[in-house]
Amino acid sequence: MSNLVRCTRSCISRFKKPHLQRNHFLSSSFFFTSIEEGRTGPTATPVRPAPPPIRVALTESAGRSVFATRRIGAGELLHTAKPLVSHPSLSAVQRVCYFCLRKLGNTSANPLQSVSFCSEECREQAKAFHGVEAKADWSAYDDYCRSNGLKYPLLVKRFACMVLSGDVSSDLLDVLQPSGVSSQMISEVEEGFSLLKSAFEEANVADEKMAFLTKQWYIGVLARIRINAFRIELAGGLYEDLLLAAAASVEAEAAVGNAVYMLPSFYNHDCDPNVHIIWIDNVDAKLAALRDVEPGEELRICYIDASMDHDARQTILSGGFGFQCNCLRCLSGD
Ligand SMILES: C[S@@+](CC[C@H](N)C(=O)[O-])C[C@H]1O[C@@H](n2cnc3c(N)ncnc32)[C@H](O)[C@@H]1O
Repeated sequence: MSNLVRCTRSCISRFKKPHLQRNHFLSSSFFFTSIEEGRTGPTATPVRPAPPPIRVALTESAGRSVFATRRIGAGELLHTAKPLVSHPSLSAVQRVCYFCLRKLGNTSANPLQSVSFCSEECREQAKAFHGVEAKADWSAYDDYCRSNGLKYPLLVKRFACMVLSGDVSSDLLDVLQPSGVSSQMISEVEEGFSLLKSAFEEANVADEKMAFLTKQWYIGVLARIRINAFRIELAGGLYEDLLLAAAASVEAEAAVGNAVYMLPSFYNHDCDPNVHIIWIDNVDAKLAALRDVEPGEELRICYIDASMDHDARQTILSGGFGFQCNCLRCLSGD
């Protein structure tokens, strides 16, 4: 299966290949963090979260999308989002927090351990899925990913461990749009599925706990990750500065991992987007307006390298995401 990842315009220039990167509508704090109002006045009134100025609704021809509920100014932070599932790149496992993907300082990285955490809080939050994962031998599965240049099976592995730990339901990602599933894709995932299942079997995970882990589940999860996963590149620095800066000038470092989010998955693509998604120092995503937006306007991010010409963009969008782009730029032939 091809290894697609959504990316935003701010990180495109660093890709050697035109990878695709991506990163909804449920206004629950489980899925995203609201913007918090600051304390006002000397009596320090309690911090109250302001609802994000967005809603998810159906478009005429591109499924669901995100819309502005009020006027939004250029540079305004719309909301932040915590991942549903994330995983560091295999090449970054030793240098980032195994939970939040924050870069580890010399004091946090422990060469004697296969994975490290940046804080006790992250260690605690990872405890359940990591407890399941640590019981199994992942060398064959990791080799399969490494030798085939695959990163999405790592997200499936973590998701399966989260389900087995009781942290989440096996249908957590079902609301997300899946990619089409070809017969070629089915044969390509065969090996990954059997390696994942054997790792759990050899760790003596009970059959009844693994009942959800069917090939159909594996393919369905991969098909959703394929369309909705984002490559995480940390920008570093102060996010207030970054939010004020134009997206194209944000200098990000190399990818530290991949993640799937709920609300960000509902943003449609535009080759001339009005919103961008950035990561400052960990996997928590920030979505900010690139220009002034009117109430009711659709909010879109860019999944690909928008500097490519029209034909190259169509090839990637149709091959990778299975759609013909209906954005104004593409419709004008630019
Ligand atoms: C990550 S999802 C975005 C949310 C999706 N519309 C939904 O209902 O869940 C990406 C999918 O949305 C649709 N889409 C996104 N941007 C589009 C565009 N510019 N033109 C046409 N379809 C688009 C395509 O079906 C694409 O595979």
